Amino acid sequence: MRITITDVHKRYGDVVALDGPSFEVPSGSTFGVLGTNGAGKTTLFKLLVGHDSPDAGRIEVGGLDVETAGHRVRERVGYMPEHSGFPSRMTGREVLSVHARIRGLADRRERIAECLELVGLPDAADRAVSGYSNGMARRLGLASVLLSRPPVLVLDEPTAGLDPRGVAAFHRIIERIDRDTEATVVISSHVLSEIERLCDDVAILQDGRLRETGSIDELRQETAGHVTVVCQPADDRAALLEAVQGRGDVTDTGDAIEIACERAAAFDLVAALGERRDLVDGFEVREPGLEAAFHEALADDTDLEEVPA
Ligand SMILES: Nc1ncnc2c1ncn2[C@@H]1O[C@H](COP(=O)(O)OP(=O)(O)OP(=O)(O)O)[C@@H](O)[C@H]1O
Repeated sequence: MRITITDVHKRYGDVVALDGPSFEVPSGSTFGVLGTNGAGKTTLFKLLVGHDSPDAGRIEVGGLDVETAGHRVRERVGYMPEHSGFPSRMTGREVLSVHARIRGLADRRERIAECLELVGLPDAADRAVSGYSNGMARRLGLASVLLSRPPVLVLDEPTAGLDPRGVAAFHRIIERIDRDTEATVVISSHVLSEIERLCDDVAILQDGRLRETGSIDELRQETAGHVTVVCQPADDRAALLEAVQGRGDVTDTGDAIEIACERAAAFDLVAALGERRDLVDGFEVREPGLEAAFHEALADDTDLEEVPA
């Protein structure tokens, strides 16, 4: 089910949360909305599921306008907010049972068992939610969203705050949904590697504006001619900085010195560094990925300190 976002504006008092982004989420895709803190991701999702109204612009889900057909849109969209709580004394199964009843599902028991299985919680299903880890609670949240098999899933920073095992488990579930269903899945994150792993397409937001959109492959292609040479300086950092000056876009990250340059120039640079082993302890050549596209998209006016690693 395709989602179309057209010139959407939203302010909260003086704060401009969304400043006219327009893009399309292809039907059946896993789509990443990427942006630094405060970029407008959650605001966009709230408008998308009709929890709030835009000041201007239009959002359509499967051809239905969220403003005029909000009820029908909400039937189609499963929304997992960034923070969701459950009554802590209930068991996971009871929580899902309440959700299933609210949605008027007929084959409740069976569907609840399927969803518990899908999110890897069948063994914990009859334990009180108060004893769930953060990761388990998130997976229960996802199960509750999946119950009615919505054709669109909107997941707001689903892995924020999870430990690496929790993140990996969540990723496997999303990959399974992607493989086994036709659902359109929209995920927000500020973790580049997560979006790169899970998504086909992406929109990059900054300060409420769309900075870039397209398939991840297209974005990678845009930066394909470039690589980054990452050097670990030896004792004399200043001398290394001077030696690489003019050979590309030089950034001192505090840890390493990075030189972004054209692929051909990187060969010369690496050869030159080979001659100056007194200046470098080691180096690697990093191929462009979504990270390069992300930095390029935000390059104009972002405080790089704020760009997540
Ligand atoms: N209810 C609100 N009242 C006032 N300002 C708000 C409200 N909701 C969002 N904002 C502001 O709008 C901007 C966008 O916020 P939003 O939560 O959409 O960003 P985000 O990309 O989801 O950020 P994060 O990654 O930190 O969750 C921020 O400056 C935020 O402070």
